[in-house]
Formats: sequence, structure tokens, C-alpha cells
Amino acid sequence: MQNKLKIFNDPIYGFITIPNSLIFDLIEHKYFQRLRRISQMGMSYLVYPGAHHTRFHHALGCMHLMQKAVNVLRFKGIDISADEEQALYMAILLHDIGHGPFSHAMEHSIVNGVSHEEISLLFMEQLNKDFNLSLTLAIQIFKGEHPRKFLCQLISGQLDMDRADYLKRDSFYTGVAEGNINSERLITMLNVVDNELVVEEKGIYSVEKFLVARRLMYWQVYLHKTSLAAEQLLIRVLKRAKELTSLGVDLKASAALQFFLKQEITSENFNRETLDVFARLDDYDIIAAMKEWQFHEDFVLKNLCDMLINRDLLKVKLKNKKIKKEKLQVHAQKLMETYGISNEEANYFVFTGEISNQAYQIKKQHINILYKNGKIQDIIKASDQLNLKALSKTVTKYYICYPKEKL
Ligand SMILES: Nc1nc2c(ncn2[C@H]2C[C@H](O)[C@@H](COP(=O)(O)OP(=O)(O)OP(=O)(O)O)O2)c(=O)[nH]1
Repeated sequence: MQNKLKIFNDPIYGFITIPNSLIFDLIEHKYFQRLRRISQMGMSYLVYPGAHHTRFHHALGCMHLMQKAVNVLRFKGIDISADEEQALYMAILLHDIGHGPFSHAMEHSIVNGVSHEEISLLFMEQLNKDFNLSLTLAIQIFKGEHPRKFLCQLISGQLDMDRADYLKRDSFYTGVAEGNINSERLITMLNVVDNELVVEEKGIYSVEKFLVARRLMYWQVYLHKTSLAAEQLLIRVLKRAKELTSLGVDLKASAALQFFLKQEITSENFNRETLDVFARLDDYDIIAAMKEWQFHEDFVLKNLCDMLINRDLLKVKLKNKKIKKEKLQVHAQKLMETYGISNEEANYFVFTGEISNQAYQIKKQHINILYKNGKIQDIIKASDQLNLKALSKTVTKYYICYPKEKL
């Protein structure tokens, strides 16, 4: 019999153990192995060259933190059955399995209006069939439908194992030290009151650090203007490729990518066949296609791909106010005159948009602090850190992208 008690060596936590053979079999499954080829942070590696980690690393890290959380909560007398424990590991391991190439960067270009969470659920339902319904409880928790709310909050909440891993991991791989939160201490401070997750009073400063780090990582790393420009170019590559395909132009691409270029997939027609093809698609299909397409005769496709492959990106300016259409037109006009292209073609290289982030989504759910006397209070009230309230405000910024001197 194959030894299934493997140990992974993780650069952040050290050894990560696989709790049992069913979890091992899930990790071995081709759906999960695909995550080795999905970049965790999209195109951020064009700005932070170290950020080449994948959804595979992240999923294992989350499972490791979940093991710690289960131990801590049980130690504090919270009853978690063996089935619930197993379901927590499966749900966190698979929570991102629906991410497509380059994670968020391409979320709405491969398929139309189907989120990665919805696709994760479809994968889980398929795996549930393949694994004799052993994922039923995990699915209930993932969908947020379990009556013991804290189980769902550990998977998806203001302070879940997902965020606890990705902030620390992304900080490590990018080298942006300010994002390095103390996930293990945060977990040690967790407790459960009335079936909801709370953080013990001693953990206030760790929660403050977590929220500040989250804000910083969004503005300095995830929404960095250069990776933003790269991700926008990536979206436009797919858009142009789909457009050319619909006009009958034959583009070299893997069979899986061809499928998504030719069909308009939405939630309504996302079926078992679509899932199988989606499971064969990863970053490599996109990179290989762009390496071919940079020599295509279509001006737009060729230049978009060339910019990404050779990292010769657009100029980006961030503003606090909406950018006027006239500003855009000046740049578009210049392109049209220089290259003899249409306004529509120029718009692939000249565009505006907005980005926003809210470090603490107070309306969605609270991070509650538990005092020794049993009182519970939201972190914003519990903290004497004046800036914390500001972290619950949505900050929006506007950007304009246009080519540098020449394409
Ligand atoms: N390059 C890049 N990375 C991003 C962007 N948005 C998020 N990320 C990265 C940062 C984290 O590693 C990860 C967070 O996204 P996930 O899909 O794991 O979680 P989710 O969207 O549920 O995040 P949340 O629960 O809202 O914090 O993705 C983006 O716009 N660009």
C-alpha cells in the first residue's frame, strides 16, 4: 500500500502534515494538482519577481492553519467532531479550486459572470460524487449553511484561515515585510461564543496588525498600478482573441483554451463538460498562447501579447477623482494617427477604470473581541487605535492607462 502520510516542507510554516488518507487522495486528484499551475497573485510577479507561488501552496497553508485552529478550539473546550474536523480540512483545501488562469486577473474573461467561488462549488460537487459523498458536510460548510456558524467563519469570514494564510504568504514571497502578520498568534487567540468566532482580549493588537497589514497589502501589492496594468492587458488579450475567433480567424491555442475562445460560457450553460475542460486550463495555456500570438498579424493582439511577454507595459496614473473622457481621447487620437488604427482598436491600449478596497468589511461580519468578564465588543470599539475605524471605509481610486512613447 502507498504511504499516504506525507509531509510537505513549506517555506513559511515548516512541515505540513496531511491529516489522513482521504485528504491525501484529494490532494493527489488532478483537479487539485492543477492548482500547482495557477499563480496565487495573478501577474504580480511582473512587479515582485519573487511572487511565483501558486494556489497549491496557499491551499496547503490554509489547511495547516485550520489544523492549528481545530487544536486551539478543542483545547478551549469547543466540541468539534471528527466529521466536522475532516469537513473543515476538505472545505479549506478546496475553497479556491475554482480559480482559473492567473486567479482574479482572468476571473471574468474566461467565463462570463461565473465567480471562482461558484466554480469551486461545482468542483466540490463533482468530487463528492467521485469520493462516495464524503464531501457533503464540507460543501454545507463552504456554502455557509452549517448551523454552527463558526465552522463557516473559519472558511470564509473577516478573519478566516484563507486571509490568515495569504497575507503572510504573499508578504513572504513578495518581500513586502509590512504584510507579515502573526497568523499563529491570531489563531491561538480564537474562541467560540454562541457558535460564533471571537478573538480573546489579549489578541487585540494582533487583530489591529492584521487589519493594517491587509490594507497595506491591497494598496501596495495586490492593486499595485503596474500589475493592475498587466492584468488589464491580460483581460484584453482574451477579449481580442475571442473577438477574432468569432470572426473566423484561427488562433493557435491549446484545445482547452480554444474551447473557451469559441464558446460563451455563463452560469446557465456551465455543465459537466465545461468543468472538465476548465480543469485542463491553467496559466501555461495562456502564456503559451501569448508567446504565439505576439507574432500574429492582428495589430491589437500582437501588441498586447508582446507587451506582456516582454514586460513592456502601459503607463498608469492613479487619481483620487474620476478621469474625464477627454483625457482618454487625447491618447487614443495619438495612437490612431501614429498607427492608422480605428478608435475601437486604440481603446485596447487606452482606458480608465477604478479600484477599491475595504480592509475591514464591517457590514458583512464583525471581528468580535471577547473580554475576560464575558463581554463582547466589535474590534473598532475595543481598539484604542484611532485609525481603525478608517479601515472599515471603502477607499476608491481611479486609474488611466495609455502607451508610453510607442507601442
Ligand atoms: N495580482 C492580484 N492579486 C490579487 C488581486 N486580488 C486578490 N489578489 C490575491 C491576494 C491573495 O493572495 C488572494 C486573495 O483572494 P482569494 O481568492 O484567495 O480570496 P478572496 O477573494 O475571497 O479574498 P477575501 O476573502 O475578500 O480577502 O488573491 C488582484 O486584483 N491582483
